[in-house]
Amino acid sequence: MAKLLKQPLKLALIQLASTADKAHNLAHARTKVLEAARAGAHLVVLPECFNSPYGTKYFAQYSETLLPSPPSEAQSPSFHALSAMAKEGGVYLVGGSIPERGPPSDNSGKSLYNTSLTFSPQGELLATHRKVHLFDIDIPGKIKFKESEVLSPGNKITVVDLPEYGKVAVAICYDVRFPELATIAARKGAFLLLYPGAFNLTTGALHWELLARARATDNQVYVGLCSPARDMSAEYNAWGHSMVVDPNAAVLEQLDEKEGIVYAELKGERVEEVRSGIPLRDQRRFDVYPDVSKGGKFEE
Ligand SMILES: NC(=O)CC(=O)C(=O)O
Repeated sequence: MAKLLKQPLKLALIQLASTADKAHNLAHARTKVLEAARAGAHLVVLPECFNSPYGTKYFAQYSETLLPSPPSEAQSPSFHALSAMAKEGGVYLVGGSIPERGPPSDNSGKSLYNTSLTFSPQGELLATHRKVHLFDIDIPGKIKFKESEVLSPGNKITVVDLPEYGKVAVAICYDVRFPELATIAARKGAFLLLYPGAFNLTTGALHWELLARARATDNQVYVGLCSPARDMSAEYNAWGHSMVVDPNAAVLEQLDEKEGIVYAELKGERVEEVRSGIPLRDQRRFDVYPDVSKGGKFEE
């Protein structure tokens, strides 16, 4: 059987300290991406909303137009900055996420998205993922957040082929709570699930590590969660704790809440070892439930 991960890959998750100043955030992201590249990373990841504050009232103000692709520098300074950093560092770059302005995906008329762009080491756009599951929660006395007040959801699962390594799935934050998305991506051949994400002090403490380890356990793949650093002067306080989990759900590296970079060496042999020890891949019962990765539907 061909290896899912063809050669070892050094992953870097940048837990960036962002401000309300987009130009500063882009310059700071460049510094950290180049630091990770110098440290030998092949694939570098930035956090959700890495160049803006995270909050529904900020999305419109910070939004950029990505279509038609490629956008002009005036339409999307972030697209050009990310492409340039990937090229300068010679790394694959999952550019966290940015607020995007585009045509509505549904009849809500809402024209903003929470969007992640992935670039090749040559600076070419490889993939675009619009957050599929919008973060709408209300935990009384703790946190209320409703992305759907202003955002439209994306409508696809994103699996990116990195030719020298293999396939990587990219989704955003709240998407991690939906196991179907992860399982479909893994069954389409992803060896790594990446989630730029900004959990908060309530849900981060409850579920951040649990979900990373759950998605790894379900699918026997590596999982990377990349958060912004925590800023207690901001309205939304990110959990931090960016982490990489191995295919057997062991936490390989985890940060605290401060700015930093998590590095991990991912190996194809580890995926194979875990999958042959507990061979879920050969034990699925598609006679009992459908293979959702092949569009199977449940019939009573
Ligand atoms: N910010 C998110 O999209 C998700 C989150 O914080 C959570 O699921 O908890």
